[in-house]
Amino acid sequence: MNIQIRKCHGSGNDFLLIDEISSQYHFSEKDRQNLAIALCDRKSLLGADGILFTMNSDHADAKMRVFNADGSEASMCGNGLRCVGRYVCELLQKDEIAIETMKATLLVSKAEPIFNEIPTYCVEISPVLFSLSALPMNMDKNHLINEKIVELSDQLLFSAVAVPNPHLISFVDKDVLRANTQETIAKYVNGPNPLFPDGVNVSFVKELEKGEIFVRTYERGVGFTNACGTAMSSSSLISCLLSMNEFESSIEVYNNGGKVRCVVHKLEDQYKIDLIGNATYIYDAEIKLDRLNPELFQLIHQSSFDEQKYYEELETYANKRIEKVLLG
Ligand SMILES: N[C@@H](CCC[C@H](N)C(=O)O)C(=O)O
Repeated sequence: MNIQIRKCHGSGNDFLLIDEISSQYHFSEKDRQNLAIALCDRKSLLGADGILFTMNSDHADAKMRVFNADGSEASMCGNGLRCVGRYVCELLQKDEIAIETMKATLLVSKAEPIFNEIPTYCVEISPVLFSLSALPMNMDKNHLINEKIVELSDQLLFSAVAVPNPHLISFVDKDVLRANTQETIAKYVNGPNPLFPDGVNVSFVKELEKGEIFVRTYERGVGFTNACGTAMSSSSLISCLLSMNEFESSIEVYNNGGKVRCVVHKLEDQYKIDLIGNATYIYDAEIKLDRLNPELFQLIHQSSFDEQKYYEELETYANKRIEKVLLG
């Protein structure tokens, strides 16, 4: 079969978007899993952090299903939702839409460019759940905000939140960021372990100055990525709960792939986060594959968009800021 693919990224967190609205592919669950493993492989002709299957929804403008590079399905993907949001907005010629995800239907809207002329979208990150059973995390307590987990470290403090995919967050200093502590912990909690039966996305966060944080994430099902949208949203939320930042104010979130902006809303009985950042198209490709051996796919053609060059200006700006604060 032939499949049309759009390679895109949000903060350098890159995806292969497959449009099942305009094309009828009829994938089985096994096909989706196998496609993610085969096409996301960085040694293959494509390579990505995940696949965004964009489908019809019976109650929203479209539906997004996200598969990590290892073939596991994620309940949510913030950077991916901006890419799917842009794609569906352009398809339906709308500036505001609702996208069904695994556990929630979320609003996406076109936003003012975050930097120069970069296509920018704002996505709703919700629901926010603190109950450890929502991650799930096995610990003898209900919530975990800035506390020790003795099995992981005798010094670091962690917070756990599901948005609704699971995140473990620690605010650290420069030296911890430079060491391999994060990788060691992340590999442990994403292998067979008693604490996180389904694994967890692990972020180390450094406060740069008020209103600015740096977030690096080891993603469940992928490994270190340039950025993780739900992790940056969760980290912004925790920074407000720890009084480093303020609710209802912009937080500039730097990452290894650039920068996004988050605004944390404190509602009567819940929290909600706006994740605002780029949705950049890299290229369109057509591949030919045999469903039984997707790893042997052939690239039929590929045509690049020229918008990545504008994104690189943001990357350069963000890298300078990160270098100044983290290496200086
Ligand atoms: N990169 C994503 C999150 C993708 C899913 C994650 N790896 C998981 O398994 O929960 C984002 O931008 O939020």
